[in-house]
Amino acid sequence: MGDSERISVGIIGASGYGGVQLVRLLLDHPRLELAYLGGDSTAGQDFSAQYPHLFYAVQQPIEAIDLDKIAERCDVVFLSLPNGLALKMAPTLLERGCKVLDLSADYRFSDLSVYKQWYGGDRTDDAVAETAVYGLPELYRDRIAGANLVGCPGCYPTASLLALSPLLKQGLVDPGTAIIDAKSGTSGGGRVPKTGFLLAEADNSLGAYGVARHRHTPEIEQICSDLTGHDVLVQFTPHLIPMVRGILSTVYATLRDPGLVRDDLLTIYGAFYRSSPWVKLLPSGTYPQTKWACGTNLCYIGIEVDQRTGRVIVMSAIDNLMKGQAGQAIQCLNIMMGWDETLGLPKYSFYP
Ligand SMILES: NC(=O)C1=CN([C@@H]2O[C@H](COP(=O)(O)OP(=O)(O)OC[C@H]3O[C@@H](n4cnc5c(N)ncnc54)[C@H](OP(=O)(O)O)[C@@H]3O)[C@@H](O)[C@H]2O)C=CC1
Ligand SMILES: CC(=O)N[C@@H](CCC(=O)OP(=O)(O)O)C(=O)O
Repeated sequence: MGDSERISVGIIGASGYGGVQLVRLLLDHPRLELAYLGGDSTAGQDFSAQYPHLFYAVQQPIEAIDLDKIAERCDVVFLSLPNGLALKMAPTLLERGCKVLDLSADYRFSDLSVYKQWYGGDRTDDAVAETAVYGLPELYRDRIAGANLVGCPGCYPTASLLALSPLLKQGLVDPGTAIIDAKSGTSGGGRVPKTGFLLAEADNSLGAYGVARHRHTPEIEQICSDLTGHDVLVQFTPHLIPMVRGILSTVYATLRDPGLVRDDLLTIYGAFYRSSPWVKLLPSGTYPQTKWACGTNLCYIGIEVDQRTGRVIVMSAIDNLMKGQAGQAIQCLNIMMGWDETLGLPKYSFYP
């Protein structure tokens, strides 16, 4: 492929929040071309009927899903659908020669019995699922480079794992002491209307949900176990916060060496993320804010040590629709195609 040649990309689930972010990113990407938009209840409508502000940039209809037609038109397909649908589409698309990036949970689990336990349903695609790579580039860049199927991480796992991984990989904390307290904006719930996400319900309110049973817990544990080489359990509590975009994840864990200070950890994290352009380690004493990551593919990380309790506190902030979803999927595709992983992705927030 020539250096300026573009590859054809399809998005199934184009009308959703992930879908429109992917469209936005594709429009500005120098090597990608939008070849297909697919959907269910919006099939037959123009994309601009869903997102009128993009009328001047996208004059394409959302089409009913016909996998043969999609594979004929597209080299790469993003699946941005509710859980349980990608597993019915990815095998055919892969068989027809497409690369597939799934934004749902269907291809995130190396052990499908864990998927079935937390998400339900039956799986007949074990052989395909075995080829899937977990799409967190900061941990699995090499594997992503050789993958045809990527299971992109959930938004909470992305923020939490980027905060936690250096501690676990370097054996700096007892993994069983890890507690993750995370807060998400309402766009994390998707575009499908739900009462709890109405402005009148979510505004002026902050509360936990899914306590001790959120589906992102086993996903985080899977990667923590992979990093440490043994089974890890973590305590994860998500909260809904009255803003639209962003996740702040605060991770607490007990240091094995109570003599470690903040600057030691900053040095260790700096080395761990040396080759990771989308992770920005904040200077000593600075802690991340979600608005800094808004609209960008960045993850900001801040670190503190409480010498009194012997705990390290790591805070990470991402945009759930970008590094937590569509941006990360494009980052993975850049890596799969052998391009620079920053290609076409925004890095400056529009907030002051
Ligand atoms: N929102 C977030 O912050 C994050 C979400 N994710 C995951 O990404 C995926 C997409 O999420 P999100 O964009 O928020 O979801 P949305 O609810 O905003 O969009 C869902 C999309 O799926 C389509 N769809 C629903 N049912 C079908 C069907 N039977 N056949 C074809 N298309 C269908 C809808 O199409 P139509 O409108 O035409 O019916 C819509 O385009 C989910 O798996 C989610 O868990 C992952 C990380 C972060
Ligand atoms: C605020 C909110 O509701 N957030 C969603 C997380 C979105 C996400 O990443 O979900 P998947 O793992 O299914 O892709 C939730 O808690 O379920």
